This record gives sequence, C-alpha cells and structure tokens, in this order.
Amino acid sequence: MTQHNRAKFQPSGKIQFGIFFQGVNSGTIWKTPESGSQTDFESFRRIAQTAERGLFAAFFLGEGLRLREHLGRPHALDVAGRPDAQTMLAALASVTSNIGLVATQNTTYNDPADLAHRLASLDLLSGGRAAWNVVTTDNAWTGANFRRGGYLDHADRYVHAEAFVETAKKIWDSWEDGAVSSSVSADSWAVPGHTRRVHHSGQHYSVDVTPRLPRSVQYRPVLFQAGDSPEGRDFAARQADVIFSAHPKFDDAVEFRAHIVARSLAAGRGANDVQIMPASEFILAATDEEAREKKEWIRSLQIGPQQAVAYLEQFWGRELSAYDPDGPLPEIDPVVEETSETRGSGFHGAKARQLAEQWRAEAKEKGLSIRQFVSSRTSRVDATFTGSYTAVADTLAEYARVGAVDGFNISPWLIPTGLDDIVNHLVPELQERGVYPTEYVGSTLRENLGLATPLRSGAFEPVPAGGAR
Ligand SMILES: Cc1cc2nc3c(=O)[nH]c(=O)nc-3n(C[C@H](O)[C@H](O)[C@H](O)COP(=O)(O)O)c2cc1C
Repeated sequence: MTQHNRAKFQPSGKIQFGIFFQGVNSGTIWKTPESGSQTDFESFRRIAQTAERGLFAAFFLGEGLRLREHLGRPHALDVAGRPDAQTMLAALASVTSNIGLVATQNTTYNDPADLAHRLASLDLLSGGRAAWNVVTTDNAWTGANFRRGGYLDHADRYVHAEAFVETAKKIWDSWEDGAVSSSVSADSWAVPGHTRRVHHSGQHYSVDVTPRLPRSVQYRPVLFQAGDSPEGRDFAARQADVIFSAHPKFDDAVEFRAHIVARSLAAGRGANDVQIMPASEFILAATDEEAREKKEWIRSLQIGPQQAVAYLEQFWGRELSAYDPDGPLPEIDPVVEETSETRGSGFHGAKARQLAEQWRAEAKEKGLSIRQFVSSRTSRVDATFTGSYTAVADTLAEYARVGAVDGFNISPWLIPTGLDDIVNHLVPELQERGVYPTEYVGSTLRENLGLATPLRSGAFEPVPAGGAR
C-alpha cells in the first residue's frame, strides 16, 4: 500500500462477527427451560460450533478473577464465576477448526514471561488462532488475591500495560523462522544465532528469559484491547490489532472510528491498521413487531426484581430489599461517599449522593420504576439491535458501507442456543447483501481478520546454540 493510502481510512465494505460468551452479568438469561449452564463445557462447545457454522471470526472470553461481591455476598447478577479462559479455549481448539480464540487477560496482575508463554502455547495448539484481549482491569478487589496485592493507579496501569505488551511481543518474536534444526542428525536442537534472549528491567517487573516456544503460523497471537479512556485509546492505537469497543451506536461508532484513525496515524501506523468490534446484542424475529415483543420478554428476564434492587444497592451502599422493585427509586440517601460499582463502569468512584439525586429525578421524569430504570441503565441499551432479520441486515450493511466498525462482538442473551437465529437468518441476509464473509479465507485468525503479518520487534541479544540432540 502506498503512503497516501495508509494515511486515509478506507472502509472494507464488510463486517465480521465475534461471539462474546459473557457468563456473568445481567445480559444472559439463566432461568428459562432452554437456559444451559454457564460453566459446563457443553455450553461453550455448542456456542463455538454454531459460531463457526456462521463463519464468525472469533470466540471471545472475558476475565473476572474474583466473583463479584455485594454487601459481603456474591453479586446477585452473577450466577457463578467464569472458567479460566485459556483452559476453556484450549479445549475449544480441539472441537473447532477455523474460529479465532480470544482470551481476555489483564496486565495488572499477570506477568509477561508467563502469560506470553501460555498464549504462545494456545496459538501453537490451535494452529494460529489465538488472540489476547489486553485489559488493565478496573477490578480493584481482585488484587487481594495476588502476591503483589494492591491496585495500580489508572495512569500507571497503561504504563505497565505498554511495557508488558512490548515484552510479550519480544518474547513471541524471539525465535527466527527455522530456529529449530529440521534434521535429526544436527548437532543441536537450535540453529546458532536463531533464538534471542529477552531482558526487561522495569518499575513493575523484570524479565530475563530465553523464550521456550517457536512462533506459530500466524507469528504471534492477535492483540485485542478493551479500555475506553484517552490513555486506553492511545494504547490501543499503538499496540492493538482490534479494539473491543463500547461504541456500537451508529453516530458514536463513526466518531470513535475517527478518534482511532487519528490516533493510529499519530502513532505512525496506517489508518486501517486498527480494527474495531463493539460489544452488541441482537434481538431478532421474522417481523419488527415480533422482535419488539421478544425484547420486552428478554428484558423482563434479564433484570429480575432482586437483581434490580441489588444493582441500586451498589450505588447506595446499603440494603434496599424493603423497596418495591416496581415502585419508585429509594428516597433515602446513599450511606457511602463514592459509588463502588463492581466493574467496568464510568460510575466507579462517582459521588454517590449526587448520582442518586440525578437518577431519582430522571426516573421520576420518565415515570420509571426501579426495575424499569435499572433495565434502562445497562450498557445493552445502546448495544442492542432489535428488528426483523432483513431490517437489521440493512442496518448492518450501512455500518459496513461507511466503515463505522469492522464487526460486532455479540453477547447472546441465551446460552447455548442464542446464536442460532443469527447464524440461520441474519448471516444469510448479510451474505446476500455482500457485506459478510462466505467462507473462512485462511486457517489463522490473522488471515481471517485480514490483518497484516506483524513486523518482528527490535533486535536483542542472540542466544548461543544449545541443547545437544
Ligand atoms: C468492552 C469492554 C470489555 C471489557 N472486558 C473486561 C474484562 O473482561 N475483564 C476485565 O477485567 N476488564 C474488562 N474491561 C475493563 C478494562 O480492563 C479497563 O479496566 C476499564 O475499561 C478501565 O480502563 P479505561 O479507563 O481505559 O476504560 C473491559 C472494558 C471494555 C470497554
């Protein structure tokens, strides 16, 4: 591509899908007869294979290193925790053959030499289908279970993340092609000068390692990133292949794209080098009317009465079980200064009393009960595409035409059958419109996402030949 092309964003005209198997949170319905388990392998297998039938680019797992707690009890919106992502993805690698396998792992509590090795293992095992969703994590309470304890300040988290990712890349890049002797009669297992040692000595960790694995067929795991602050966006523009964004609404998505393109160019990368896949939910039916009815039903099951009250309790810092979920928001004030919502929200650390006043006013003005209000607050509100298969396909085709996003990371509201109507009905509509893949173009995730081969990161100390055969 010429320099000129690299400086100008060009829509690919296509979208891809990923599946975000959430497991926890208020988006999945666990109490209908069709609901499966959020921990049995069978649920993961069923979803991954359905996604693969629908030519999804990626199967995506989040990370929560501690069960969320609320007033000393497991959080009411969680049923159980999540199985470890890399263990689960390794198992899924053996029952799938094309779909990418994305593990969310944080840079705050992990260590680079260890995590890079585990991800390289998944990449080799899956034939070049692994990806790492890099997060810094806002789960402060997680730190109690780690040796270094504590919690990094927001600004430090991205400094740490950058050094972490740079080191991981060096580890993945440390074996030249052909580093392993191909002949059994060779003197040593490693061709002299073809592997390199990685040193890093920094504020947060030190690494001195001769990496243990050769590169995979896609060279190194694809890098996703999730984190939306200006620092998070800058970090993504420098390091990520794909952003798992929180901006699925059309205008917002277009604006977010412009921010990322500008940041990528400022970081010396091309305008198309960072792909964007926002979180999303799809509620589909044969007609718009049916889809709207289905949505009412889904929402009523996603946020039950107890969950609605528990949600507010996080912000009020006190028991609110005496309040009627179908009545108005509590008039009583929060007992905490700052909110402590357990994860991922811009409300974390907001002034509690101010927020409560604001919410009471909003609920009153719109005539919303506790339950209706809580339902209206969740991130799914902006992320939901509701309508007939054809109407939603038309909408997504417009996203593809202008390049608002490169794809959507879909959270099904039902496990394990929640992707069926997307794969059976929406995907064919999109294919008819020419905006969705009709086959997997390659065997690796990098190929299927259309990502360029990564350049090898900087030169470092070669390791002498070793290990007599
Ligand atoms: C779409 C999205 C998904 C995320 N998924 C996770 C996750 O699975 N586990 C986690 O610890 N943090 C997750 N995070 C939170 C990030 O780790 C990060 O801590 C948080 O967004 C705060 O960083 P920021 O200020 O740059 O946004 C996610 C964030 C976003 C935007």
